[in-house]
Amino acid sequence: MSRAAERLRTVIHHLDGATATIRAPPTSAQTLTYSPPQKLRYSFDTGTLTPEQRLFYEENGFLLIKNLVSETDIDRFRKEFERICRQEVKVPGLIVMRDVAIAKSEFVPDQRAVSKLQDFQEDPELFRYCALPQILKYVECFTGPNIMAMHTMLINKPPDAGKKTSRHPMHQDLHYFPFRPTDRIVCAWTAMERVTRQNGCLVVLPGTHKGALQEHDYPDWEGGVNKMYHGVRDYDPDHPRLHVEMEKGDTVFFHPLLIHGSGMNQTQGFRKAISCHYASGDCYYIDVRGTTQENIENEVKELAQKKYRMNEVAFKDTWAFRGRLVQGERTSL
Ligand SMILES: CCCCCCCCCCCCCCCCCCCC(=O)SCCNC(=O)CCNC(=O)[C@H](O)C(C)(C)COP(=O)(O)OP(=O)(O)OC[C@H]1O[C@@H](n2cnc3c(N)ncnc32)[C@H](O)[C@@H]1OP(=O)(O)O
Ligand SMILES: Nc1ncnc2c1ncn2[C@@H]1O[C@H](COP(=O)(O)OP(=O)(O)OP(=O)(O)O)[C@@H](O)[C@H]1O
Ligand SMILES: O=C(O)CCC(=O)C(=O)O
Ligand SMILES: [Fe+2]
Ligand SMILES: [Mg+2]
Repeated sequence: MSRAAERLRTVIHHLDGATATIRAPPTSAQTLTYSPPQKLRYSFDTGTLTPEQRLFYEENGFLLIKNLVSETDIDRFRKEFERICRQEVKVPGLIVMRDVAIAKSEFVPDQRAVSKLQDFQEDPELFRYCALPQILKYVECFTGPNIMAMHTMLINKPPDAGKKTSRHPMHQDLHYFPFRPTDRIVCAWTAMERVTRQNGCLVVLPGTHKGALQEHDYPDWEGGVNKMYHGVRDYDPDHPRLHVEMEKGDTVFFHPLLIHGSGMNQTQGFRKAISCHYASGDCYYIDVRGTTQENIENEVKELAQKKYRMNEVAFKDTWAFRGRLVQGERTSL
């Protein structure tokens, strides 16, 4: 047995709960001898993740890495965000979203009017985030060596205006993606300041990445819901929930089937995070017609038509158009 396999086996024996699913079920012939651990399906051994970290992701569908992005970098992203809010820079393709609670109120050119920036791939300063070597080192464990940055966001969760519209309903990010395979997609989400239950940190349902893609739609929330904030129709309300509290610079990597959302911001500050969804360059596009993803396909196509006059644009092309290579080769996506 190699040293790596030996270490892994030791860890497996020490992890309660993980044992049953990670190890191959013993056959009568194997019970007396060594039963090798089953291949881990959600990550690769690149020398970056410890066996404990690989098993944690395997079981839970996310992995928190403390202090991964420096203060200096985060402060630079914040400055660039503020410049964009003040309309001092114009970024091609960038979508600026306002919270639905203030969508029809008077416009002020500062961060109070911006709940989310989407698609900042043409802003060199913000896009630096997606290519940070310490982030890519982890991303590679999930995607493999060819890495595409498929979707970029800077989230500026506003103080809730009283209608709970600052919440993000429980969802699976895969709902938005017409590419596969699922396990070669990962999100990196970095806290730009301390995030807590109070200001609306991420909330995850650990282990739900092992399930299937669920049907998503707008939740019927009284106070309204933001555009494209679809939620999982019925998830098990008794499933254990975890509020992922983080410090500035901490980064969570999570699987696109992991059910997650974020709570109301009950503070007066704007809670900031920056994120990127990565996929292997070897992923391929799928046709989502006739699947539960058809509703989001139609919304995105409508937006592309309205905003960019892209008539008859295919859903997959809205992705091919925005994706950027950050490591290795663009083989397929
Ligand atoms: C090359 C092709 C480009 C295709 C772009 C596709 C982008 C979206 C893809 C999303 C994929 C995300 C994948 C990541 C995976 C996890 C994602 C989790 C969920 C998300 O975060 S989804 C992303 C959040 N949603 C969006 O950003 C929606 C996209 N944005 C918009 O549609 C517009 O920005 C918006 C919100 C409609 C505002 O449009 P805009 O024209 O700038 O605003 P107006 O002030 O003119 O208002 C128009 C109209 O819309 C109402 N409005 C404004 N803001 C909102 C809001 N937040 N929610 C609901 N409605 C809103 C406003 O009141 C106006 O209404 P009228 O009745 O007066 O017409
Ligand atoms: N009434 C609700 N129906 C459906 N989803 C909800 C509801 N309230 C909260 N959520 C979702 O649950 C997640 C966690 O939200 P939040 O942190 O506000 O939960 P909470 O249990 O109400 O916590 P707190 O008591 O701290 O507000 C978010 O994704 C949010 O959108
Ligand atoms: O609230 C957040 O910061 C994250 C929301 C989210 O899950 C997403 O945009 O996909
Ligand atoms: Fe999400
Ligand atoms: Mg709440």
